[in-house]
Amino acid sequence: MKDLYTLPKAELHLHIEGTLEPELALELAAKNGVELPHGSVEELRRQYDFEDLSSFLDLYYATMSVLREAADFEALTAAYLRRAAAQGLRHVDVFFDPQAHVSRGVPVEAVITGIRTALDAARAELGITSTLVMCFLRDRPAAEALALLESLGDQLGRIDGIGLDSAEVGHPPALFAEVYDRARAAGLHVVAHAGEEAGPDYVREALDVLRVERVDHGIQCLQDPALVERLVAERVPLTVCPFSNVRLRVVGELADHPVLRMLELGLFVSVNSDDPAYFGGYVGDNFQGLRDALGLTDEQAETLARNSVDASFATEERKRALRAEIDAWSRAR
Ligand code: HPA
Ligand SMILES: [Zn+2]
Repeated sequence: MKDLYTLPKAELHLHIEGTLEPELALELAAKNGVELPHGSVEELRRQYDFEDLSSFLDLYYATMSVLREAADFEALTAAYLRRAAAQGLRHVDVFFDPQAHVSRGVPVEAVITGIRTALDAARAELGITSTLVMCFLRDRPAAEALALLESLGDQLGRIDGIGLDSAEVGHPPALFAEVYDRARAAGLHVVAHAGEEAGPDYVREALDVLRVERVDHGIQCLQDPALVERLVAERVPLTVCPFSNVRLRVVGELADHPVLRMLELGLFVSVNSDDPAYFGGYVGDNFQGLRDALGLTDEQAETLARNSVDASFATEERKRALRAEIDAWSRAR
């Protein structure tokens, strides 16, 4: 068995605000004079016992209130990249939630500048390439998402794609049809969370109405064999997040996780960490967890890594280089 932490991999489903570890949260709270409801690292970590997506989101939005200026977003992103580099990460398509910051008076430019500064530095310092994907909160009005997109001005050129996240049930993809039409017209990549807590209809709607290039989570497609058949035939990437699914009680325990079954069905799945500070580990930890719980083989791990590269928004040249790195890992004994 090979070391899964050295397997070169890409991460396609990573919320940068979900990488905020309690230590940094408390440090930024003190610096910025923000009061958190939980005053110590231990107390904060004790809150990480979630009932469902919505109980997680409450803590996620409350804790990110410590992020106030560009330097905070840069420190957050730099800390994630250092951790992920040690887990074999070679490329990442980073999600961020601008509405959760703009609504607190933090300008979107500060958010984008902070994240991008760290991403650009990591290219040279850690050999990690990246793109930036701006996610809209689906439990807020679509008009607000549209207004934000239209108001970006110069900042539009600093993002590579859009996504859709936050509380899923009751907020179907089709509500955001116009936002996605505009984003596609502007040449942006388009992805959306669908089929995490809500069912196969949301996955279909994301494909048919939003015309997404990838589906984030998507695991509820398994309820619908015809949808699975379509996802296989159209080779739609699904960015699966095993630790997240267990912590948010979408799946009972890791040993019950369907990701290897999905691979066997021919689905184009990758493994991702979603919100690693909250869900018990980073992308390499998710791979290792699947080995411990489900006996993930070297060959399956390699397929998941190849899928992550193939489905990423990296340039074709970068994808070729990363495939060669995976080939080398595969040949090494
Ligand atoms: O897993 C998630 N689902 C929906 N919204 C989110 N925002 C951060 N993580 C998530
Ligand atoms: Zn997510």
